[in-house]
Amino acid sequence: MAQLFGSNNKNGLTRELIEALFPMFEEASAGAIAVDRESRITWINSSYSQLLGLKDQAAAIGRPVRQVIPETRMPEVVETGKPLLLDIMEYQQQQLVVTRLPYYDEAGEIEGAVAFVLYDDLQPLTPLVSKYRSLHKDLAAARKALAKKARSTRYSLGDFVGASPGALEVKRRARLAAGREMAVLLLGETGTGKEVLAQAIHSVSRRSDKAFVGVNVAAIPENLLEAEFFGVAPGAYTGADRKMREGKFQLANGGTLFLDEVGDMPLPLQAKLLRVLQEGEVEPLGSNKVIPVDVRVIAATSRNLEAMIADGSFRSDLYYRLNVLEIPIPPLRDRLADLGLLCETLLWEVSEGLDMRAEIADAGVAALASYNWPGNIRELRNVLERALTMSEEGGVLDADAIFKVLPLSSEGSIARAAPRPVKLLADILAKAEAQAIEDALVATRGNRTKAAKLLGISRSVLYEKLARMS
Ligand SMILES: Nc1ncnc2c1ncn2[C@@H]1O[C@H](COP(=O)(O)OP(=O)(O)OP(=O)(O)O)[C@@H](O)[C@H]1O
Repeated sequence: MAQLFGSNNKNGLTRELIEALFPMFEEASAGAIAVDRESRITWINSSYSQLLGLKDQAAAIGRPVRQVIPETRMPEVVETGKPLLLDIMEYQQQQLVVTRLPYYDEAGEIEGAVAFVLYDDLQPLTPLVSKYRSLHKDLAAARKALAKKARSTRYSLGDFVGASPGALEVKRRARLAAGREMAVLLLGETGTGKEVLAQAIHSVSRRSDKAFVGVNVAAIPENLLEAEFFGVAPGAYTGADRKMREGKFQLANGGTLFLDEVGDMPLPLQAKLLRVLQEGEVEPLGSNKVIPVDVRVIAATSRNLEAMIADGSFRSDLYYRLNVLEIPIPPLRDRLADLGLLCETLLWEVSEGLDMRAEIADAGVAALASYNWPGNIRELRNVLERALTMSEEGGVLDADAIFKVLPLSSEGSIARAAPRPVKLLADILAKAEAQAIEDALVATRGNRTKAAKLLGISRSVLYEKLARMS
């Protein structure tokens, strides 16, 4: 034991010690094997070679252990120097309990590893093994579900809130896009809901049970874009993974690929993207094989692609390929009629997170309408969140609460200096109606039939209105 913890050997078992203990371990085990620093087999006993079904025990010597036992973790022990005690190894439908230990030379360098099969008959360990198996199965199922969820959508069409003519037109086109397989181009400023809409289109399309993969072209360094899109073949360059790294196209196979900020794509990649869309196959980096892919592309941009085509920074052929159906999403300042609805939804979401109840008064909505929202709905959400956090116990957000948190930048505000007093909509409408009726009666010298005609209403409706006004 002195040697095990002696000053020359702080790291663990020496070769000498292993050799001394080996006969004991070997006898107690159902098989034993040793490998060198390169994970090549240096020794294997006959019980292990029988267990493995090796025809020629001697031929195994000198071979990489993975070639003989593909499931082995001995190379890992040699690499890390960490023993693996009581590990369950599945080998050709049998479960073996294996202990693997590294051993060291006198200088403390790893020289190799030894492994002992402690049980080949797991009968006595049945409860443990079945628990291991069921946990393993649960883990695999959870991983699969998680991966699927990560590639599934959060939004459906109902999440694109709005009832203004602009919002309704967006939804009409989105439904049209969902029912067909065409490429869609979403145009809109930042925060207008391009990603919400892309996910919504996917979730109503026939691809909804397949992956939705989003990629923001502007967020990826230019030199990594190609690998990110098309994948990397095993060992394509120094440092590349030994396994194939799938690109976004392969990940989205069968489903939808959302290309956000497509206007930021460099020209050489535009050419490659066009080829993939035309041919339906990708060629991973460093590979000479093509992989067929079936992907529906939804692209989005906040840039003016037509101007980019004119100045040569965007390919027109790619533009036409991506823009089979165009969905322009109006900025929030052009659909202020949706503010009330949006506030209701966003406040509900935000107040849930803050664990408080909140509403907004009409005057609060009118205050929001005085701003021109360069960050659109994302910014609206932030403003509401700030207003709620600043208000003492949530409650009803009034104009004051909103003005306290609205950004003061001049580009953002529309006539913020003197907000007009807010009146009840019903009062404003009643007044306008009375004025119109009065004007019509003056114009027709009191002839009610002609006045009704001028106003575009029936005589009986005019009589009803006059009765209410008197
Ligand atoms: N019509 C909408 N109804 C409800 N919430 C919306 C709507 N549009 C956007 N949002 C919300 O606004 C935020 C921004 O939306 P999204 O990320 O889809 O915008 P975007 O146009 O893709 O922005 P960017 O171009 O900056 O990526 C999200 O929190 C989203 O939930």
